[in-house]
Amino acid sequence: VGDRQDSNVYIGQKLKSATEVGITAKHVKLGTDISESALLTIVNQLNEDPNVHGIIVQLPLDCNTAIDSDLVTNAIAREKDVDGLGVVNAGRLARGNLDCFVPCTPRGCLELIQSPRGAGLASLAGVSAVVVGRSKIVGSPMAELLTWHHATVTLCHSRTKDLAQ
Ligand SMILES: Nc1nc2c(c(=O)[nH]1)N[C@@H](CN(C=O)c1ccc(C(=O)N[C@@H](CCC(=O)O)C(=O)O)cc1)CN2
Repeated sequence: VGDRQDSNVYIGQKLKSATEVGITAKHVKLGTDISESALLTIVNQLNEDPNVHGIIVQLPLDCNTAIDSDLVTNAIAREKDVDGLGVVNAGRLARGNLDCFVPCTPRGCLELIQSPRGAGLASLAGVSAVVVGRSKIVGSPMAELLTWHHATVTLCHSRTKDLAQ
């Protein structure tokens, strides 16, 4: 929704990456004046389209209207919620059921932590981890992912006192 320069870059990268791995990806570009109900109708049409297997609503929504972005991400069918931002996938991750879609940045960070080409920590049991930030896209799911891989996690955020300590 809208025309943010940063979002356009991220969307462009996602389309390019999808093509590279053989996924047909289409950008449904919507205007800043779209209403919440019109956006929900489009999400529902994509939910019902058997040719669509995954849906990403790029955030933040760049609109002139009042749209509840949580309502929109929760409207995505859970089996198409490849960003893992809906309550079903996010709830599964929070409870340690890793049979779910996990937001891509935390998933990539875990890959870097575990991979021999990264930190090479195949097992995180007994490891102490500090996550800075509690956003629904990165910080919170990162802390949960580390917790369920048996790390001991400290989650710091904007109200944490003495972060440097
Ligand atoms: N539906 C979604 N919306 C948004 C997401 C998302 O995962 N799903 N994440 C961000 C935007 N974004 C991808 O869409 C994104 C932003 C930043 C990065 C990142 O790794 N940044 C690095 C710098 C990378 C570089 O400069 O090459 C950093 O901050 O250190 C990844 C993805 C919000 N919206």
